[in-house]
Amino acid sequence: MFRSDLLKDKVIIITGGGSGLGRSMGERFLELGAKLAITSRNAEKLTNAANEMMAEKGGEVFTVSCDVRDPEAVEQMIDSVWNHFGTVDILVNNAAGNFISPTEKLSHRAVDAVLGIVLHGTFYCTLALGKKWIEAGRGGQCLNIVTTYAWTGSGFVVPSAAAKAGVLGMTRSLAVEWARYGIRMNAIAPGPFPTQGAWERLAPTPELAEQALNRVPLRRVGEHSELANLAAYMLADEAGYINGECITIDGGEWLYGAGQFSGLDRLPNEMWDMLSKMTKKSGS
Ligand SMILES: CCCCCCCCCCC/C=C/C(=O)SCCNC(=O)CCNC(=O)[C@H](O)C(C)(C)COP(=O)(O)OP(=O)(O)OC[C@H]1O[C@@H](n2cnc3c(N)ncnc32)[C@H](O)[C@@H]1OP(=O)(O)O
Ligand SMILES: NC(=O)C1=CN([C@@H]2O[C@H](COP(=O)(O)OP(=O)(O)OC[C@H]3O[C@@H](n4cnc5c(N)ncnc54)[C@H](OP(=O)(O)O)[C@@H]3O)[C@@H](O)[C@H]2O)C=CC1
Repeated sequence: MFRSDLLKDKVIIITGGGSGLGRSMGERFLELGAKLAITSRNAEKLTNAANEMMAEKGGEVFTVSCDVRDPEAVEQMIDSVWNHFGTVDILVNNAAGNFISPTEKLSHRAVDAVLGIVLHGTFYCTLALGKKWIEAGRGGQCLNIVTTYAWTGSGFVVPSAAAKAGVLGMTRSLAVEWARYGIRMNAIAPGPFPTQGAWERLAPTPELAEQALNRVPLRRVGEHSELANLAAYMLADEAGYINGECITIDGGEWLYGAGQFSGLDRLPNEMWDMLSKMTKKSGS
């Protein structure tokens, strides 16, 4: 789909890059020539992932463990990647925390856990690297992984909805403010892409997973390669005029939720024959 040198020698940090969608994006970026730094809380998971990724795809994967909720740890993580590679070109803010719960059942620590990872963590990483880019007089790029309920909101994942909305606001704001430094800021809003992290916490029963699938007009979940290819395109120099944009990749899911008559896609054809007679009659 792309030239094999699309991301050649780009140094890319992926938060939460040792599992799920972060890892899938990282593997694709390696195929396209990038050098990777992956970061998350679990050092052993990162080392295992990096070894497997290098064995399978070649290239270099550097690991740094860091809890993105800790601003000092974030600064150290950014410094250590910068010192290792001599620079950093791209930050993919992918790390997240989320779970379903009636909001009134949440403790303040539960709220803080999600806001801390998603909103503060994304902000700390962006700020730490943005300062270095500006000081070094060079540009850079951030790609923030949000979700479609960043603009619609959603019950039962309210801390995540609030945090992702904040990240989208930050993306659009900094796209304007930091453009003068040559820094591009964009976002991707995925629909359902099966990962252990998301499914364990958001679709813990087969019934809930099926419910989610039934809301997707394309009647399938996303494939990791589809998201990874979109991310690779957005990060390529060839996409250099895209700034402040959020691209949705959800099989039409959020629009299905918005359309008042979307649920009629469940009606069998015989029912349509009957309804059509009724509506024609009442309309004449
Ligand atoms: C209907 C089907 C849907 C299908 C799926 C479609 C996808 C739709 C799009 C969704 C968009 C967004 C998706 C994602 O973000 S997926 C990413 C999911 N991955 C993760 O969350 C990974 C990281 N998560 C974690 O580490 C933890 O879950 C946590 C966020 C809680 C942070 O862990 P930490 O160890 O720091 O925190 P604690 O375990 O100490 O907990 C802190 C407080 O939070 C309370 N808590 C934890 N889990 C729950 C829960 N499930 N319900 C209520 N409260 C919870 C915990 O009790 C602590 O509070 P207290 O100290 O007061 O007890
Ligand atoms: N899967 C899906 O259907 C969708 C996912 N998304 C978004 O895609 C992104 C990836 O999600 P997905 O791959 O499914 O989820 P995962 O749970 O697999 O990935 C989350 C990653 O974040 C890391 N992480 C969590 N907390 C912290 C922290 N405090 N500091 C550093 N790293 C942390 C985890 O590693 P560790 O535990 O080692 O810290 C893990 O690698 C997220 O932004 C999510 O919101 C959006 C819409 C749909």
